[in-house]
Amino acid sequence: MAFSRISKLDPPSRGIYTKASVMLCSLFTFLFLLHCFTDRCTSTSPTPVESSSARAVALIGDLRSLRTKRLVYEWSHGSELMGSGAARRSPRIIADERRLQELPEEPLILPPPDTGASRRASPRFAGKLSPLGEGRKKLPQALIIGVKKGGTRALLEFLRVHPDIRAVGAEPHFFDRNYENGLEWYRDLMPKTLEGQITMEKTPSYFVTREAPARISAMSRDTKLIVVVRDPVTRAISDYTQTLSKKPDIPSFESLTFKNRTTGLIDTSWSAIQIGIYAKHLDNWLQYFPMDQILFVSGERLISDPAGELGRVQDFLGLKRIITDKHFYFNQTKGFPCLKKAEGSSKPHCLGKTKGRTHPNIDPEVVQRLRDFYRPFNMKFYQMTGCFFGWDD
Ligand SMILES: Nc1ncnc2c1ncn2[C@@H]1O[C@H](COP(=O)(O)OS(=O)(=O)O)[C@@H](OP(=O)(O)O)[C@H]1O
Repeated sequence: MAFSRISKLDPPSRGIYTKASVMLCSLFTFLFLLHCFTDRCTSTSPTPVESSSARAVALIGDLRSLRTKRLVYEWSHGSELMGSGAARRSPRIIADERRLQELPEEPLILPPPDTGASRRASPRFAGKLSPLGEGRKKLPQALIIGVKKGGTRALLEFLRVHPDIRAVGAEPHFFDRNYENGLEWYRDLMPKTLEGQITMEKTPSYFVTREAPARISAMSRDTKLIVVVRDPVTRAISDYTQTLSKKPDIPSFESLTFKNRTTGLIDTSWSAIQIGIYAKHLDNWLQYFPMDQILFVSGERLISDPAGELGRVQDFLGLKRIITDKHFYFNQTKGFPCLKKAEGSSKPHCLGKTKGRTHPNIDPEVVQRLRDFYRPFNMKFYQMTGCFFGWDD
């Protein structure tokens, strides 16, 4: 009965039904997208970034713009964005950069002693190593692959609090600089672990190393990958600040940014700029790893809500959420979250002086030019990851 009544409706009434169903569909699609963004990319605790999800949907729509397509095309087809400008840069600056990259940013942090607390936390194998040093060295099952100056040290130090994670303190640089040494050399660098514990290391340069995805996949296709990403403009300034701290006579950030300041052409061969084109580097990883094997951690949220980001990382690694907000306090002097108790110690612990440096003031016009430069790549990155990082306000 009801059926036949509907079928007999006159055309305008049918139009109303069609419009209503289209509107409902749009609403559901929007809610679905909103759910995807919040579920995949944020922790359960609300953050300011979550509230921007709706804007993300609109921003991602911008990808359709021709300008974006052109820029993204240029990177994927290896045009001027891919380093041809290196030839224009002074060999001295390039050599200096290389040498500086060789210098360790932090001293080697040795695996800490065992603690009773960690043994209690993991019922089967009693957490970390026993005083007898049982266990065996394994190749890492999870890697923090980047990005340089993203907050990778903070993430590793926080993760080490977990009784089921054991990590090398120093950066092994195996998949970029030391690959010829072989997997046994690499394994030997690792701390001993007990069954069920995860071995980890962090080397931020992996993310931008062309050969790294294939090499890591050859070690194990199941390796879990974590990338801490940060606003590429701030990241570039942080990168420059680090270089400046080691070599105070380098040219200004502003002059290194441009190939030609008058035309405003950005020097994408400068590593400080190049590293921030996340979408381009990610593309390389996706040739070898599925997206669900890569976790993107927001460098900004790692500071504003460390426990929330650590919650996501523990879930991703299949670990119990042991690291919570109880582990952190905000140190006013340092201006960053710190651990109430570092791993293997009962004392509060902040990262060292090389983390959280004061950045030099950069000409706001140059900052704006860089924002404009990165915008399309950021959009592409949000689209690829399904995560909105809110760098483009
Ligand atoms: N809790 C905490 N304490 C101190 N610093 C923190 C913290 N969380 C994130 N950060 C940010 O980490 C930035 C350094 O990033 P990385 O550790 O990845 O640098 S490196 O690539 O290993 O050199 C560093 O960058 P700068 O501020 O530019 O020095 C910090 O902003």
